Amino acid sequence: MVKQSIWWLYRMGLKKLLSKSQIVQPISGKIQEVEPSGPDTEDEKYISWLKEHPCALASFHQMMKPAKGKQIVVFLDYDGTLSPIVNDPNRAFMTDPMRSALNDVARRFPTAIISGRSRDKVYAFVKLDDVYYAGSHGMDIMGPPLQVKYHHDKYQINAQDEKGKEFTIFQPAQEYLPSIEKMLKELKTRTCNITGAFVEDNRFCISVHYRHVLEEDYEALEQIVWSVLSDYPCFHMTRGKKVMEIRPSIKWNKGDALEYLLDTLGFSNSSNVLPFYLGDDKTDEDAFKVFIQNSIY
Ligand SMILES: O=P(O)(O)OC[C@H]1O[C@H](O[C@H]2O[C@H](CO)[C@@H](O)[C@H](O)[C@H]2O)[C@H](O)[C@@H](O)[C@@H]1O
Repeated sequence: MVKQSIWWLYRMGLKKLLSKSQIVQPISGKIQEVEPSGPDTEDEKYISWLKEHPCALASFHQMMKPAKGKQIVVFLDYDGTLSPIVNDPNRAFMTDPMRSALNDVARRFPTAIISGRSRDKVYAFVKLDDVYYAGSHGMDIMGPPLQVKYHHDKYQINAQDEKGKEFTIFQPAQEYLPSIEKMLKELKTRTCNITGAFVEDNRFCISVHYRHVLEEDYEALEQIVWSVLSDYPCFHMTRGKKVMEIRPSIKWNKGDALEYLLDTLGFSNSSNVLPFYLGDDKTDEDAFKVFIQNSIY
């Protein structure tokens, strides 16, 4: 059952990753996401992609061997991993079977979702209480309750939810909030004439979506983003799927969030722990680097 749930998460995640097209609903006009290509081209692309990225499912049992006798800890990205990539970021819902598989996994292993979105938004999509949530690319973590203060204690508070469940909130980019709010207003105002542009408030970071922006308008949009950024030297831009992500320039990313969670869950430096991380985007590579640095495969 346990293996089945993990297998299912893998299957769903990989299916999304390997899906021939990230486009879910057709949109009219020549927009950023449209890559005109017939089924043959798509099949060829898929086959050559598979050669370089062999399917983990094909070796699932072999992959699970190192897990024997170890504490599995599961880390997941949200968009493109637990939910399909869709045209409207506000409608990236999780399917019920995915929620149920995630629930099974979370009841058996410590499980955390590390997303670029705001923590509240991810919780609103997932709605599971047995999961730890890290939003804003790991800059807003709701982790296990900590008796002893963690070394970054100035960013940490202990809290309780309405059901009395205790947890610890860790927010290492707190002092950037006033600038983020200003930047958000500026970006919304300055991009409102670019059809299809969507500025999303992810609390400690901002996403500027261009999935629906006409190709000829993209450059203007990017220039606005650079121009706003030039007034805020303590911020930088990273890129995801048809999105520019504006983030405070602190040394904290999904990889740091993963280490923080492993640490606060009491699993750091333990050879008896096997963390899993499933993610589909560029920012997930920060978490994969932690695995490489610590020789966890
Ligand atoms: O770290 P993640 O959980 O993967 O978040 C990364 C970005 O995900 C969302 O945008 C992406 O998914 C949207 C819905 O499928 C899609 O419309 C968009 O084009 C994708 O970039 C989210 O809306 C962003 O704020 C996150 O930065």
